[in-house]
Amino acid sequence: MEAEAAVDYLVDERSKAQFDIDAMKIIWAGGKHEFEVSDRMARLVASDPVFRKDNRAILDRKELFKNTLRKAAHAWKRIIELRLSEQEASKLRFFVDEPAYTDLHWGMFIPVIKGQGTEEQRKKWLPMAYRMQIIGCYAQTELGHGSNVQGLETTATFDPELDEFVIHSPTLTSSKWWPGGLGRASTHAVVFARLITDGKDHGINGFIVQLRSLDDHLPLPGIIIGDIGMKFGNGAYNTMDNGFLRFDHVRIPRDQMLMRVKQVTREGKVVQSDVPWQLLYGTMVYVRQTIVADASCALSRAVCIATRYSAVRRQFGSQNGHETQVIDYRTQQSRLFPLLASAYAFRFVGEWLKWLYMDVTQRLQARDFSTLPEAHACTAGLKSLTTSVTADAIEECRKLCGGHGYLCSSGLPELFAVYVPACTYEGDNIVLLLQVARFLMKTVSQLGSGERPVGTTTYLLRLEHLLQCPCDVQGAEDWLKPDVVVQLFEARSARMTVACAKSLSKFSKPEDGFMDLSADLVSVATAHCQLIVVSKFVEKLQQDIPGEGVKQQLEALCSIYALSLLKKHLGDFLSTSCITSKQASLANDVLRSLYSQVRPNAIALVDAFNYTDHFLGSVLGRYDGNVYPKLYEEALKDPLNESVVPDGYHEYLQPVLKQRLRTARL
Ligand SMILES: CCCCCCCC/C=C\CCCCCC(=O)SCCNC(=O)CCNC(=O)[C@H](O)C(C)(C)COP(=O)(O)OP(=O)(O)OC[C@H]1O[C@@H](n2cnc3c(N)ncnc32)[C@H](O)[C@@H]1OP(=O)(O)O
Ligand SMILES: Cc1cc2nc3c(=O)[nH]c(=O)nc-3n(C[C@H](O)[C@H](O)[C@H](O)COP(=O)(O)OP(=O)(O)OC[C@H]3O[C@@H](n4cnc5c(N)ncnc54)[C@H](O)[C@@H]3O)c2cc1C
Repeated sequence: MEAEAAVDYLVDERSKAQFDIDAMKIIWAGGKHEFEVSDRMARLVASDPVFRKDNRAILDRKELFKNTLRKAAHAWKRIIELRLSEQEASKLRFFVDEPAYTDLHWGMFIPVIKGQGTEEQRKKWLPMAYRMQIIGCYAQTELGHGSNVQGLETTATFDPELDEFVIHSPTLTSSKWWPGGLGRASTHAVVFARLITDGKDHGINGFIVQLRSLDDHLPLPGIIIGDIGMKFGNGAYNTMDNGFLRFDHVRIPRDQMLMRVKQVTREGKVVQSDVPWQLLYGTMVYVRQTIVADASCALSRAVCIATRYSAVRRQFGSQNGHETQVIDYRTQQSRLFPLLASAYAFRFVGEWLKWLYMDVTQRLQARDFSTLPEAHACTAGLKSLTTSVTADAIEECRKLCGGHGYLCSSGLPELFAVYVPACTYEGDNIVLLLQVARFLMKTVSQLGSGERPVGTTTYLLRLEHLLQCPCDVQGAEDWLKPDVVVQLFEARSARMTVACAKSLSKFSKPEDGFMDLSADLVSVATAHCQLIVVSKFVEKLQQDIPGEGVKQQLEALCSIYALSLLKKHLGDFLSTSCITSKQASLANDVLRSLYSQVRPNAIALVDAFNYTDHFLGSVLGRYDGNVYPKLYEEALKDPLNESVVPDGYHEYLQPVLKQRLRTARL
């Protein structure tokens, strides 16, 4: 193929933008400093050949894993050489874009010691972990139990004679199963086990256990350990060594029990400290919050690919002598633009959730535990909502790219395969929504007793009003008023919550009601979480938004987000009498005009994510839109094209062909 001059096939699209894209980049990044760090780290990774990732789908598991180890070691080398800050290092790992044991080491092992260790334990273990002299993972889930944490079977029995715990796997189902980084890389784990002293079971607690020798990496005596095997997709999450682990009476010193929530004294007495026992689940709250932030990254990435390709791809019709760009089809817009709007919505709700998490952490340090239930409900619910939407959206983006979306070189199959377990890990999404519903039912039941709802449930204070207020939409333009939309989402959530609470009250045993009504409870929780996302988007727009045209674009996206949810869940809004069918029809008209407003800005709105071609890893999403020659080039790189005649021709193809020839002659 001839060498081509650098051409930007999307230059016309970019010239249509009606807003200051640099200002939007800063809004997306969360600030000037965040933008600068992110931009610098993305370029650093993209320019380093060790971080190449275009061959992942064709490497076998062993090569793939070794390559991941190589990249993680190289990333660590660069972090040390360049003296990167914690923020820079974490961005660098993010742009390396390959699931690895380091995610669990930095993302769970260190946080669990920080959150559940005593000061002494933090002083002992964290410096080694920060220097990566030990590598740790989070070993909670077992073969038999994941969601039901209280059902875990691994035991940690205190031996007062030797001042040690004996960690043991009494059954096959008690084998630890799934922890990332456990299979091959980790030297240590925080293991969740049943605390047993003097024959009494005191429930679940975390214990730091060394798994492998620091000299030769061999498993220590009594430890049986390995990788659980290939997972969904080629490449994809198979760079991660999710592992299994069994203990045969492994002894650890007493001071390796994480003792912030519960302590065991030298005599074997269990002392419960004054912090709520739920802090044992605190690391999950932290990680769920990071998963929400991560959802906007995965979603924006898929949307960026689908939007750029939709502007390049032409099929049918005629537009100034060319066929129509598929992005101009109304059906394409109605599938794509709500996802673009969701990417921005999740970005802002992720920012807010980070703030909420920091706030609850500070309060906990000051021994104020009052906001913990809300923090749990928000992190659980938003983790569930954002990951479910993102996983479905990646698949929708693949379909939006037609046949080429199914090629690995589109980047979408791998993105989907890597992303989709987010609906399961860190809490199955349905199980988490049921936690939100439980919190809402409790909040409503306490309204009569004078308990004031806090934070995201404050709207329930206006319950009487919300149960009967009509929707204030007379004409189409009313749908663009943020207060009208927020009140509508509040009314829907309040009405669904109260209806479910009424149905629950008819059961003599609440547990029976929860079982029977669980599908409705999930819908209630979803409505509440969608309200949170809509309100946080609206609140973001009430802040100072610098940059010409930036606020207008975000306002359009906010309306698209809310109105497309309204359209999708129309049954909820109509059945609770929150709106009339006439109002629903007006909302649909407004959506169409919002799509027209966003259309000329679509490419600039995805450029604002500031993704490098390396990070996107997609021929269809290339910045320059030069899709077809690059698709051709990628096809030629496939190992099947290394020889003109395929391996196996002489053994398996030729004999068949020859036989057909003989048959034909007969
Ligand atoms: C650079 C940035 C990158 C970011 C990248 C992010 C992506 C990371 C990539 C890969 C990492 C993958 C990591 C995956 C790791 C894992 O999966 S670790 C394992 C996670 N496991 C789970 O999440 C298990 C889910 N199950 C649970 O959380 C709980 O068991 C349960 C909440 C479902 C039920 O627990 P149970 O003890 O039976 O509780 P209940 O009786 O339902 O509730 C008792 C009360 O406790 C409250 N509560 C429950 N959880 C929490 C919590 N986390 N915090 C605070 N409070 C909690 C609950 O509301 C009840 O309160 P009331 O009694 O007042 O009603
Ligand atoms: C890629 C990946 C990485 C992981 N990494 C780690 C790790 O590092 N460390 C770790 O400890 N674990 C890890 N896990 C495990 C993960 O946290 C669990 O798989 C997850 O919490 C779900 O639990 P489960 O597998 O027991 O699902 P189950 O609870 O068995 O779910 C099966 C089905 O039952 C339904 N269900 C379960 N309970 C209820 C209920 N009460 N009401 C209604 N429906 C219900 C669920 O909705 C689901 O449809 C990882 C998992 C994956 C996939």
